[in-house]
Amino acid sequence: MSTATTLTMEEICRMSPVVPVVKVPSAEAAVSVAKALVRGGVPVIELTLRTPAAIEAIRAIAAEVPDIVLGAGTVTTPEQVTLAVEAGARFVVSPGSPADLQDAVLDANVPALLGAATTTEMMQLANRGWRTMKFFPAEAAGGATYLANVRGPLPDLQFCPTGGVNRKNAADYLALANVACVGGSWITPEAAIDAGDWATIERLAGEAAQLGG
Ligand SMILES: O=C[C@H](O)COP(=O)(O)O
Ligand SMILES: CC(=O)C(=O)O
Repeated sequence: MSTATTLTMEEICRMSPVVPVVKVPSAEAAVSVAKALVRGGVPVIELTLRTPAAIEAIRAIAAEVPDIVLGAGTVTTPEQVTLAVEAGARFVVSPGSPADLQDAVLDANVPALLGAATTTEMMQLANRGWRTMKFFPAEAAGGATYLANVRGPLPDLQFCPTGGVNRKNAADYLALANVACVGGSWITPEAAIDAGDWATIERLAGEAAQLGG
């Protein structure tokens, strides 16, 4: 199976107004979530490495739901970049951007949303070539007002705000010229996943797909 992608990170963000940030207890649940997202009209998933099942879940989605553009989230170490890409992730996401992680992402030549919460972090990423990045934790770090102000001095950067973004405030972010998409966990609630309630996830994905446009 080939996991190669010619998509840039900005192109991936532009595929859906919302990139669902997903935590799964099992590979089986991951496949069902991914299928429900696709049915709802969301063709992207960020599967976080926050559970023991995460790498197996990435392998399973890559094999069984090839239509979804699959990313690995909560990637915090260089080793996890390698593991995620080998398992089938086509992009990686991190809450931050330490130098060793930046090096690993460049070595792997994989699209990435690395985290930045300050203008210095944003400039460090831009200076190494990334124009699209995660703004995390978005609401706690200053929200949409903060990002709107960043655009003055840093007009070439595009962001995926994540952290406290939800169905109520997502449109405020998506209205900004420097927001390519938002990330959030509200489309895939843990309670729905635990209950196997794929219809709810499909419905929430359908609502999210309509945001921003
Ligand atoms: O850790 C935060 C998640 O990545 C997404 O945040 P959220 O649950 O506030 O949407
Ligand atoms: C914050 C986020 O999206 C992540 O854990 O990768």
